[in-house]
Amino acid sequence: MMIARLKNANKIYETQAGKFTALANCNLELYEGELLLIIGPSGSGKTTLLSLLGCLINPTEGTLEIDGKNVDDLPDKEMAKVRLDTIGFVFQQFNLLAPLTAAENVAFPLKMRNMKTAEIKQKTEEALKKVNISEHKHKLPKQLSGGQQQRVAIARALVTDPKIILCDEPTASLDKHSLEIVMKELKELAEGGKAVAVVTHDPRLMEYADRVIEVENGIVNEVNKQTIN
Ligand SMILES: Nc1ncnc2c1ncn2[C@@H]1O[C@H](COP(=O)(O)OP(=O)(O)OP(=O)(O)O)[C@@H](O)[C@H]1O
Repeated sequence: MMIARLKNANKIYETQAGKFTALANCNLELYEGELLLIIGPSGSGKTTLLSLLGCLINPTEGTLEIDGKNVDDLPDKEMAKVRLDTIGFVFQQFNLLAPLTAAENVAFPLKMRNMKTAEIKQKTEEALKKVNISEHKHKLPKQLSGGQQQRVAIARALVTDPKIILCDEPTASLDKHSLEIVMKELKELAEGGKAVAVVTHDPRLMEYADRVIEVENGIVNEVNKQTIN
């Protein structure tokens, strides 16, 4: 099922040098059950595209639909609610809170929602288990490898059961072995019904993708995977 759609979307940044079109006339659909890879050179507009899909910024023109609803014209507060309810984020640098254990990091988004302690515990355990990191749950981030930290970050992104998981260079800080584990986890989440979108420079991620799009100078094009592999 389609979960997000950008229609004729432009993103224009106002800079001191004038207007800059970071994304031009973008049409993109994101579906549940797929892992979408977003590739393209540095500065081409990939993060801008991910930020639009993540309801972090609004398109300057055009529309953004999330889960069947137009969200581009919502007030900030309501946009934030859509983001909290629908979207999980995973970043290159993991962004775990250093003084908290793995389990406490994963529980954090649920605590922010004032969920009951027993429910928090149960959902946290489930999320840790899903990415096979339960045995490390009492460790602090600095006691974990990069790959393990990224799996904790994925558990934190999925503990609220979002329909969309957006990842910005999730494997950039990882060695080959951890990259494979993290991409397998993300692929499994997609197979389980999540819509997973991953921005990357790394051609090794291509094999995990159901669909690949390329952003170049703010223009989005679908890529035929066969011609690249
Ligand atoms: N807030 C902003 N204000 C002005 N210009 C911006 C802003 N954010 C991004 N840009 C510009 O928009 C273009 C696209 O940026 P974006 O971060 O989307 O690219 P990217 O493909 O993710 O790059 P990278 O791979 O290097 O992270 C760049 O030229 C960037 O300088």
